[in-house]
Amino acid sequence: MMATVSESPASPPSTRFQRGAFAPIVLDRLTHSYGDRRALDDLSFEVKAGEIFGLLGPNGSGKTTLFRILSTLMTPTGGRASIQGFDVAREPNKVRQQIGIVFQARSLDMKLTVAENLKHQGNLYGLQGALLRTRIHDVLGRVGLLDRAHDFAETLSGGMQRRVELAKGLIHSPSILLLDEPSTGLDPGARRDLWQYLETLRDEEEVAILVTTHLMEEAEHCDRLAILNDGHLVALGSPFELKSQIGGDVVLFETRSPEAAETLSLRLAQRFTAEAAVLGSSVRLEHNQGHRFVTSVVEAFPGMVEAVTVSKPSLEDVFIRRTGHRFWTDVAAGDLAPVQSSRAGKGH
Ligand SMILES: Nc1ncnc2c1ncn2[C@@H]1O[C@H](COP(=O)(O)OP(=O)(O)OP(=O)(O)O)[C@@H](O)[C@H]1O
Repeated sequence: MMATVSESPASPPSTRFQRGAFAPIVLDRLTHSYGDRRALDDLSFEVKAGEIFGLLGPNGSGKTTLFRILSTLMTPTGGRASIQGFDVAREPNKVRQQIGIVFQARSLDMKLTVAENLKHQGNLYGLQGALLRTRIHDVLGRVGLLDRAHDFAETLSGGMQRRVELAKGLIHSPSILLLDEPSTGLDPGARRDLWQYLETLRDEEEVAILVTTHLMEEAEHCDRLAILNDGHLVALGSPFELKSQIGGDVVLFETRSPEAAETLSLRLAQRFTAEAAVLGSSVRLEHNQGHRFVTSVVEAFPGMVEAVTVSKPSLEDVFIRRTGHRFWTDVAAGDLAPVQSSRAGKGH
């Protein structure tokens, strides 16, 4: 069962593509197919100025496809997307002036200095002379690397190189920054620093920042999220809003085997009217008093439960609720029992 997205649709398509007081990024029924394979299916949402917006999805959910369309590297096969009111397919040059892009793959020339890398990038955007020197100084200051300006890129740590990539994306003062999996290859400290820079950019310059990620902890930093699964938008909202829609506790019973999990799920339905999902050898359900419910279950079915986890809802729980399967799984959704949105353990 595919749940509908939680936010109401944005303003009507006919008015949205005019420039001016419109959201920096607008998707309007955006669709993309590679031959018969539909990678993006009818996506509509907006990214606002001064927000960090996350595109969260597992492998193959369509993040890169969407990133490439917004970066003007690819034309969508259906629907539209606009950046500051410019259509990404029809006005790619104008779109490129508006966006800074940080790709997942390294783009620095390791045999050039940090400043030289930025100078080349600035030249691509028509920046030269004193203005370019000022911009290089500003962006390096912003990412905390002014003292490394004349070092060769190859002598920087991985985290520092990533910051130079970010500085490259910012050199032409874009109002929109697109980052593809920005934390790839960063240790936790460098990851924290990167997010601090992004938050400063958002707060001080009102830059709209779109980040693709498959990391739940990264998604937690975003102001709002679009959760993608198999090219579909399955949830839209702030991490807090999305998790609040679950409410209560999430209970996970570990059993010995997938068969034992099926049996436990059936018994929970019979004895407690609890609607649970079987996820491999685990049984997952939502309950407003998780700890008390766990005690009742363990007493009712001795020996069936190997381990229990009771937790507050996470973004993974949001994903499971909306798709019927885990975020990381090799098992197709149809192979798993559906996750119902109704609360488990009614009347207990
Ligand atoms: N060039 C291509 N030709 C055919 N199919 C493609 C192509 N690129 C992507 N796809 C398919 O489109 C779907 C979405 O892929 P996409 O790369 O956008 O996902 P993703 O969310 O970025 O995944 P990942 O996290 O693994 O990078 C997948 O089913 C993928 O196999």
